[in-house]
Amino acid sequence: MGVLEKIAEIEREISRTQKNKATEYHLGLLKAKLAKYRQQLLEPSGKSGAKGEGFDVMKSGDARVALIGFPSVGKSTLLNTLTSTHSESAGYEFTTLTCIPGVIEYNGANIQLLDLPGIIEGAAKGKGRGRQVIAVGRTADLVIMMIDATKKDVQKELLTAELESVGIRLNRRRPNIYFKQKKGGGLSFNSTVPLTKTNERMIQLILHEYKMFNAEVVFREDCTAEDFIDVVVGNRVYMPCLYVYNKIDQISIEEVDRLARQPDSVVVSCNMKLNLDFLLETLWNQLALVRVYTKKRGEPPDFEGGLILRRGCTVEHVCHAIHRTLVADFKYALVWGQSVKFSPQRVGLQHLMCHDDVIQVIKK
Ligand SMILES: Nc1nc2c(ncn2[C@@H]2O[C@H](COP(=O)(O)OP(=O)(O)OP(=O)(O)O)[C@@H](O)[C@H]2O)c(=O)[nH]1
Ligand SMILES: [K+]
Ligand SMILES: [Mg+2]
Repeated sequence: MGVLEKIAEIEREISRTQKNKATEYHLGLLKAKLAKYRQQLLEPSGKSGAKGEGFDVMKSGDARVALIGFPSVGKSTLLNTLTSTHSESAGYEFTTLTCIPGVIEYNGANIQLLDLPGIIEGAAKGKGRGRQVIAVGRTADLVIMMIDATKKDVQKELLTAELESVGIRLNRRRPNIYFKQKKGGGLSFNSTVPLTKTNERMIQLILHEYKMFNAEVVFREDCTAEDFIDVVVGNRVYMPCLYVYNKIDQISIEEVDRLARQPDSVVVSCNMKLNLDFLLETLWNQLALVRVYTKKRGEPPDFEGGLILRRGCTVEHVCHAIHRTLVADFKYALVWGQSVKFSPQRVGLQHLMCHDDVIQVIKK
C-alpha cells in the first residue's frame, strides 16, 4: 500500500471514530501515525518527491511573502498592482503555472512578493502543483492567504488544513515543550502547569509509535497531543499569515465590515485599488520590520539609506548591519526617536531600537 493510501485510510478511520474519553488514546495514536506518513510524503524521494521546476526563485530583499490561494482569487492581480513585475491574470483557473517574484518597495524596504499557482483541496498530497507551491510557502517569512470575498469562507479552513498537513503552522507559536531523546532510563515526564488536554500515558503511546522509549519531556504549557507530535516530528514552520479578502467591490458593505473584523484579516479590491495602503501597513507590521536611520557626527541623518531590521533589534544588531567590526570599536551610541526618553540619549549595545529611530555610533 502506498503512503497516500495509508494516509487516506487513517483519515477515514479518524473521521469514523467518535471523539470521547474511551477513544482518546486510539485517536492520539492515529494522529501520530498520520503525522509520520505525511512526513514521509514530504521527504524528496524519486517519483514522489516534489519537482521544483520554475519554483526555485532566489531569496532577495528584506523579507519574503508568498501568495497562497485558490485559483482565480486575484493573486496575480495583486502582484501586478503592488510591484513593477507583470504576471498574467485572467478569468480562468490556473492562469499562473510557476512562481513569479516581484518586489514591493515600502518604508525603504524591499519585500519579495511571490505570485504562485492556485492550489486546491488535496494540494498537499500532490494535486495540481500543490506540493511545489507549499514548498515555496515554507521558505517565506509570511504567507498571504488570498480569499475570494464573493465565495464561501470555507476556503480559509481548507487552505489552512492543506498547509497544516505539511507542517506549516499559521499564526501560532512553537509549543513550549522541552523534549530530548536519551540513551536510557525510559520516559521522564514532567509538567510545570496542570495538563487538561493530554497526559503521560498519551505521550508515552505517541513516543512508542516513533520507536522512542527513552526521553525527557517537560510540558511548560497546557499543550495538546498534536502539539507534542509537532515537537517530536520537528521541522515544523511557524509563520505569520495575513488573510486578504479580495474582490470586495462585489459584496455588500455589511459583508465587507464583517470580514474586516476577522482576526489578521484585511479586505481589498485589487481591481479597484481599494484599501491597498492598509494592506501594506499591516504587512509591514506582521513582518515585524523596523527601519533605522544612521547619522554621522555634525551631519543630518541619512534619510535615503535607512537600515531594515526586525522588531526587537538592539543597537548591537544595528552595528552589525553597518559593519561587522563596528561592535569591537563601539563606545556608545546616541539615539533620537521613540525608543528613548530624551533625544538624543546615550545608550549601550543592548538598547532596543524602535521604527524610524536615528542612531549615531561613537567609536572608542
Ligand atoms: N471584481 C474583481 N475581480 C478581480 C479583482 N481582482 C482580480 N479580479 C479578477 O479575478 C480574475 C482572476 O485574477 P487572477 O489575478 O488571474 O487570479 P489568480 O489568483 O492569480 O489566478 P490563478 O493564477 O489562475 O490561480 C481576473 O479576471 C481578475 O480581473 C477584484 O478586486 N475585483
Ligand atoms: K486566474
Ligand atoms: Mg495567477
